[in-house]
Amino acid sequence: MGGTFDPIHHGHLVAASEVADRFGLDEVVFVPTGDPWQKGALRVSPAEDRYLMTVIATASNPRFHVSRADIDRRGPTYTVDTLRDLRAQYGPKTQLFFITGADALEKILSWKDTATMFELAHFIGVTRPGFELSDAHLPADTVSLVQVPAMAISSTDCRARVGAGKPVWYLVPDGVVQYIAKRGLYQGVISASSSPSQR
Ligand SMILES: Nc1ncnc2c1ncn2[C@@H]1O[C@H](COP(=O)(O)OP(=O)(O)OP(=O)(O)O)[C@@H](O)[C@H]1O
Ligand SMILES: O=C(O)c1ccc[n+]([C@@H]2O[C@H](COP(=O)([O-])O)[C@@H](O)[C@H]2O)c1
Repeated sequence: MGGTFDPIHHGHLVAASEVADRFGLDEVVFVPTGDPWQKGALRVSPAEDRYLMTVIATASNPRFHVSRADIDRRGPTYTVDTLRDLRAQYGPKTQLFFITGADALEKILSWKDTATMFELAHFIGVTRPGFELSDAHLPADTVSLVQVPAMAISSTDCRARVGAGKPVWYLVPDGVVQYIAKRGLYQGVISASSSPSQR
């Protein structure tokens, strides 16, 4: 499962756990992005912070692992490169799946070299509150659609909550709450949800 994970939250973790169960996966590899080029001008936290939060969030699950592949590769992060790296690491006999939420799946044809990407892994699109899960725009047999428990959580909202001094307990794992505080992440984040009228 790839993601910016700024920060990782329980929506990511529930989706990964559910897909691992449904597909009988041996491992789920969380791959924090290096340079998430489609996030545009959005300010993204340092890769090491996002990597460490992902390690903290997944540490208690023996099937969950974290890869540095994307943060150690220079330049914009393309999933086709992520999958090539994982294929090289795990060998030709390992079947690769790539988990994406409904919002990411909607835009997947804008990603780099999708034809090769779809050859390297089978994609699993998961439901996400507020988005429609569909594979109508995708080539046949490239993606499976899976319903996961609805978690109306986004990293954007978590950052805004921290910026507004609101709690993120139970939206992100406890260790991630503490890491955010220790590193002072998201302190300057201002959004509509931090305006006094919405507190
Ligand atoms: N609550 C959720 N339920 C299901 N899938 C999710 C959820 N949140 C994120 N995802 C999926 O996890 C992957 C990584 O997401 P990402 O790290 O960008 O989190 P995000 O919450 O969408 O972040 P942001 O709000 O900063 O855009 C994407 O495929 C995304 O669709
Ligand atoms: O390959 C691409 O061109 C591409 C474009 C946008 C996003 N992705 C990947 O999609 C995953 C989710 O990305 P994001 O930006 O929603 O956190 C993450 O692994 C990204 O590297 C990949």
